[in-house]
Amino acid sequence: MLKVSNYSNFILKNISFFLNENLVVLGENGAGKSTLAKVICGLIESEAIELYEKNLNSLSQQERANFINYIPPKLSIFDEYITLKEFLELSSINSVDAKRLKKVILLLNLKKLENRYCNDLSSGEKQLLLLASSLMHNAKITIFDELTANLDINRLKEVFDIFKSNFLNQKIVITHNLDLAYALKFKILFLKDGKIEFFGENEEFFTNKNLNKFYKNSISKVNNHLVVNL
Ligand SMILES: Nc1ncnc2c1ncn2[C@@H]1O[C@H](COP(=O)(O)OP(=O)(O)OP(=O)(O)O)[C@@H](O)[C@H]1O
Repeated sequence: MLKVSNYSNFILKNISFFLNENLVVLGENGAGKSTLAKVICGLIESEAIELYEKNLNSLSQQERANFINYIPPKLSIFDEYITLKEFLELSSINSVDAKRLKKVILLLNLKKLENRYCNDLSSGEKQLLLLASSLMHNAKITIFDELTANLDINRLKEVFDIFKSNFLNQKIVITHNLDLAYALKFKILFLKDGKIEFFGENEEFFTNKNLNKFYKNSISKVNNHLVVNL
């Protein structure tokens, strides 16, 4: 459960919403999506965020980690010799759940990579590692910031299936991939120039009227499929 109350800074303007379910955040480059994510998870300090009816600022580090996890677009590694498996072990908040670790590695087909140095992974493999680490962390709310940008189509389907499953509790997915946003059927928040232009149900957002409003004539819906007009 997330509540944002009347938050503004030099990028975001009067942001307020309440969320008890999954969400997709859309908007053009520079609209303020990552900034919003950083405010929600406390990387940018504010008084505006309530998680499960508690102000974010009143939470201890441990409580924060239990409540919210932000997965950035790119993996940052501080130890060049850390392996994928070691990284996942360090992603647990509490002691490592060996059963869950095994399950996560199997689920994401990471077995053959488990002893590889994280630094040597491809960009898509690094994104899968970020997803796996979020599954190990298992916060009540997980924010994914452009997780799928470098994934091939089979991997994208695997990530989609995990987003749709109950493996994680509440998910906030920031993406430019409208096919993914449409297929997920999560609620939509659309940002423009730091303001919320739309907050509502998926079916309501993905109508030709709204697609025309938010994306001009660059995308339309035909027979329940999105078609990009290049
Ligand atoms: N630390 C910063 N200092 C100054 N400006 C910043 C900072 N971080 C972000 N901005 C600016 O704020 C605006 C919003 O950035 P943000 O990263 O939130 O956008 P976004 O919607 O996530 O964009 P994208 O889809 O391109 O990732 C941009 O114009 C960006 O240049």
